[in-house]
Parts: sequence; C-alpha cells; structure tokens
Amino acid sequence: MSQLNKECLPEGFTYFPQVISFDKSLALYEHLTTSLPWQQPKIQVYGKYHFIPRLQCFVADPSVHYGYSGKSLDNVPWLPALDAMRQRLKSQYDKAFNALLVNWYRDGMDTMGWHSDDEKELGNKPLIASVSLGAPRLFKIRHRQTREVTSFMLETGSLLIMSGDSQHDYEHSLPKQTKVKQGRINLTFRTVG
Ligand SMILES: O=C(O)CCC(=O)C(=O)O
Ligand SMILES: [Fe+2]
Repeated sequence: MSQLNKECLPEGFTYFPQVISFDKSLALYEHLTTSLPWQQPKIQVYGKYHFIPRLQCFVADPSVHYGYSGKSLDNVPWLPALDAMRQRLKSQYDKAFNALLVNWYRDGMDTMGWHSDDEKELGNKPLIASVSLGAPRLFKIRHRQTREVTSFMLETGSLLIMSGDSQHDYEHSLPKQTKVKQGRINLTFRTVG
C-alpha cells in the first residue's frame, strides 16, 4: 500500500500529526475506555439487523438531536477531558462544537464503512475535527466521481480537519487491518444545527 504525502491530501482535508503528545494520547485512550458508557448499536442492512463493527458513544449537549443513520444512542454528558478538548478546538477554529461521536475500534477487525458525514443537521460545508487515540489505523478518502482513493495513517494524538466540500465531494472509511491487535478511539467533534 503506497502512502501518500500528507501535504497532498484532497481539498478539504488537513492533517496535524501531534496535537496531543504520545503519552497523553495513550493516557486519554485508557481513560475513555473505562469512563464512557459504550454501546454497540444495531443497524439494518438489506432488512437484517447487525451489530455495528465497533463500539460507540454519543457525547452531546442536552439540546442536541442528531439523526445519523442507525442512531440509537442517548446523549452522554461531556467528561471534563472531552470538554477541555472542545474548548481548545473552539479557540483554534472559532467553532462551537456541541456534539462528539466517539468510536472505539477494539482491534483491527473493527471498522467504519464508506460514508460521508453529510446529514442535514450538520449544515452546508460542515467542519468536523477528528482526533485519534491509540493504535495507528489506515484512513481512506474516495472521490465520489473519479473514485480515486487516497490512504494514509491516522496516528495517536493526531487531528484531522474535514471542512469545505470534503463531505460533498468525498467519502471516507476505516478499513479492516487484521494484523492490528491494539485498540483505537476516534473523537469526531461536530456542530449539530
Ligand atoms: O475513526 C475514524 O477516523 C473515522 C470516524 C468517522 O468517519 C466518523 O465518525 O464519522
Ligand atoms: Fe465520518
């Protein structure tokens, strides 16, 4: 698998490798595994119900109602560590994030299929801030028309910003990596309108 230069990501995607130090990112990973009320929702695919291949938790202000596909999660209140991170992102991006979808990929068998975060509640050209903690995992971006795929690693302590037309023009996914035995948690800060 060729790994593209992160300076050459598609338009709307920006990668910052170390916004949290290595040690702090792994400490936060451990903290979240034990502090959040994890769930494994079921989704309907071709009429049959399946557990999603990862654990999830939806952290959000009480006023937020978010109907992304398969949502059966209640709003969980902000833990201090997560609230601190959203304040930091707010000062950096001048965005009032009111929701955070947390995904826990327990090992390389857990995945996220091709999708874009283009629900109408996120508004036009949403800015999504995605923080990675734990095992490095491949992230794929695919152009809707050309089908061209860009792949790169999301490392622990990194921040991926998706903005502009990134959700309109592209889909993204986290493929299976059978050799990965460690877990990873991803935090996607969102503004639900
Ligand atoms: O785990 C990731 O890096 C991707 C998560 C994602 O795409 C999402 O929560 O919408
Ligand atoms: Fe996504």
